[in-house]
Amino acid sequence: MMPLAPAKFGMRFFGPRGRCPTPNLNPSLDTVLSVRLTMIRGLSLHLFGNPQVGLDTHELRTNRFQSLAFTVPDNFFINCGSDTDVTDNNTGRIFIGERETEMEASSSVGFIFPKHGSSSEKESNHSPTPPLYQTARLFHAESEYKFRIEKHGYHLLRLHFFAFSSSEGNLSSSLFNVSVPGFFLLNNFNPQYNKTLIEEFFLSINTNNFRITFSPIHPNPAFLNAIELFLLPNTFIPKGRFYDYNSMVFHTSHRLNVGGSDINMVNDSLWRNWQIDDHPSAGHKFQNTSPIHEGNYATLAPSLVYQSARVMNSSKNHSKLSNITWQLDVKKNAKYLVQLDFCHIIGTPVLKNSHFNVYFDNNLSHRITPYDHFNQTCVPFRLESVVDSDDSGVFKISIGPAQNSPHKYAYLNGLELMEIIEKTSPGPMPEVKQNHPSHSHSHWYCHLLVHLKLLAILGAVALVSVIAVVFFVCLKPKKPKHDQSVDWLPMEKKRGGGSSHSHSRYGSSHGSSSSSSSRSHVPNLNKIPFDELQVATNNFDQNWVIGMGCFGIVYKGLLNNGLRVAVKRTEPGLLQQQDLLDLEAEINILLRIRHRHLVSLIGYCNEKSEMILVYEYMEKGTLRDHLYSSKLCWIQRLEICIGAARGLNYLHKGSSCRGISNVHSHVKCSNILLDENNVAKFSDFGLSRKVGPFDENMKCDVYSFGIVLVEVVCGRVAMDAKYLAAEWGSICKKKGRLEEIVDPCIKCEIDGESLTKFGETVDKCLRKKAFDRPCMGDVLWDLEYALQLQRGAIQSKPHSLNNTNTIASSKTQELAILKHDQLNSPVNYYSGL
Ligand SMILES: Nc1ncnc2c1ncn2[C@@H]1O[C@H](COP(=O)(O)OP(=O)(O)OP(=O)(O)O)[C@@H](O)[C@H]1O
Repeated sequence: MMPLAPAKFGMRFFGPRGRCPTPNLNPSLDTVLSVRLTMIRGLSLHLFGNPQVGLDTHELRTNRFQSLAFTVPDNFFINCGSDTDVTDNNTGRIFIGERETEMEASSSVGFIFPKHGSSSEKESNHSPTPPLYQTARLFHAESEYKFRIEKHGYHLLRLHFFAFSSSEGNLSSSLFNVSVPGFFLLNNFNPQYNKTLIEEFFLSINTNNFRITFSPIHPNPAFLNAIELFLLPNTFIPKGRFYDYNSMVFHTSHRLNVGGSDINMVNDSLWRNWQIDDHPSAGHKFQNTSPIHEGNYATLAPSLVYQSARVMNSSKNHSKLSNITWQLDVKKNAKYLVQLDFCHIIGTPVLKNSHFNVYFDNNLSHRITPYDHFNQTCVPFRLESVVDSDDSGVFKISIGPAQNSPHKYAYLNGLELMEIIEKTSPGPMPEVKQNHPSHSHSHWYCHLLVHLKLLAILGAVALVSVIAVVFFVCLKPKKPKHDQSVDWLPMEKKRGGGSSHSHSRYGSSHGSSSSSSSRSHVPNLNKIPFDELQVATNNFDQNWVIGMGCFGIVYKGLLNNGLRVAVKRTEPGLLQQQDLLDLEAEINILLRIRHRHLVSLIGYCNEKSEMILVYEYMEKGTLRDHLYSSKLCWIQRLEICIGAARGLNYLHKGSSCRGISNVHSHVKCSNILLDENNVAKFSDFGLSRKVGPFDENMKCDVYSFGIVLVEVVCGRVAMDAKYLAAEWGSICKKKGRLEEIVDPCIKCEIDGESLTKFGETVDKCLRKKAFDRPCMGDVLWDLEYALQLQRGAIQSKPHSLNNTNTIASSKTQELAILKHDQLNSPVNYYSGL
């Protein structure tokens, strides 16, 4: 191992104030390792040997990123199978030996190692092995390391394996599983002889007692040489951007310093290794040592990653420009998180309209417009995406020039690929051997038993499934058919009802019962074949048309999995090839956005030079239609406004979502759609309307939303928004005259205070200067308050307000929402960029 150069890259850890764990001498309790706690807490002193470091702050800083500060209460570095501490000369970290000391478990912060495991030492030979890998803990039966976790949150777990030859045999013949609660981290793991394997996992720990379980499958014991477990800074994984991070673990597969050299753990604040990007198909290395403005990206990758890039070779002849492709070995048919790091260091200014493309497995996936992230050089930004590997075992990532970009270029600085391990349903670990090898079971006999058990379980599952299917078929309402007699069509004839359909091959459940809900399941990127859409819309039948917008004609449709959809079709030939490509990139992002108050894009089809978008079907049409024709009570109107405000607020707030416009720019009553429970969802967001600075556009949305609010309270749709706003303004000057323009249908039920609050909200939204307008979060808050006032008034004056229907309808909605939330929690996913 290389010696550490602490002055250059070391990290300083300041222990918590006044915390010095004292050994507890209660012998009746579990024996745990108290000495190590003192050492773990005092890690800073060993790490940096820096005597002026005091124990009076609770921060971790790096020399490079002075602004970075985060607490690290959980910090375990364990030298397994030995009672001796080992100092890693590279990083200065001390891996604590497994010595037993008595300590009160309830007050301890530490770990317990498996008592029935044994330790093993490498037989001496001539090859130099780092001290950390000269000992291992062996597990002859299922065994656990237990950790007492002080602070819940995102942790990094590294398991070190080095299969050596010991007096107990050669560890490379071990075969075992490793799991943590809810996740199988390693299955049928078989470390190679004399090779260091470091398996790295990013996981959320929300329990005070965290366990890592080792389960030998084979007569040979499972083993482990060292453990690292520590809390990550808050900035590390922006929560909720893609998925619910609590329900998955990320297992590092590749980490490349693209266009640069190897970066070892010494130069990384989280002790990660970054490898060079071997053998990309084209491009050249580019280095720039200018300082990087890292901000929140400081811990995501070291500056060295941003200071080098692989850049597309330039050529005056555009037809000679070629993409750069990296081919990475992956597991077949698995899910991966791709993290691409970009930093504009290439010597040209960041130009507004210049962009380039990113392709996954040769499919255009994202358009990268550096200017949209930062309009200056040397500022990093990151693209995250979830992909499915196919059965080739190779995943291709390419970058290349975009046809309609004025400047042809493409670059990449860093690349990380992590396998996504999803939460398992509770059940036994696969093929786990529970007994000591000396017991009489032979290897094949164990396998036979396991297989018999599996067969029994599968048989039972199959039987239950058959019963469930028979039951479902018998009870299910009449199934819609693919003809004009489909029972939910045409919409004018039949609203409501209909069957629910779930978990289609297009991802999550989008049937009528789920259309009021956000999805907990993240859909795949969905291309739907043209033929299927032809069938779904009865060959684009004119009788199935439900509307027409800028994008084209909108049809009702029924996919062959029973899912009801709205199908938007452009005029064939309207879009150029490049428009289609650009649109596709954006669509791939929109496909991942799921929010309870945004209409989900389910899939698309771009065959035959046209683009067809497929959305979840909104049973009750647009808010605009309802303002004209139906009698929504005041509470329903408020709830619709609140739902729409939530959707818009989510778009605005999702500023972490790079790659799509998070301004709606098309806020109007006809873009607020209602599902069968009158839950409002914004539609028509995201598709390439990025003009002008973000904040200004956002405040335009707020203004337009103010107009929607006026329409809602007046019960009419503005032909001319300016005129309506002026009318509102003049009414509001005459205080107390607001009732004059309230929809006569709701006049008798509306509470004065609720109306006043609503009026104030409208006033704020319609302020002339964008700067003076509130953000959508504030608008939402005000509307919720108006709703509370109305509900409060109904409760206190039940007879003076005509509210019978109001309460009933509102309760029904609340119940529906509650039911949905229980089924689909957590509700908000932002799976864009
Ligand atoms: N997901 C959907 N479910 C049910 N009906 C829909 C859906 N999407 C659109 N519609 C219907 O199709 C009509 C046209 O929708 P579209 O979004 O294409 O245009 P628009 O928003 O009304 O107009 P513009 O494109 O000018 O903004 C809507 O007014 C609505 O009646």
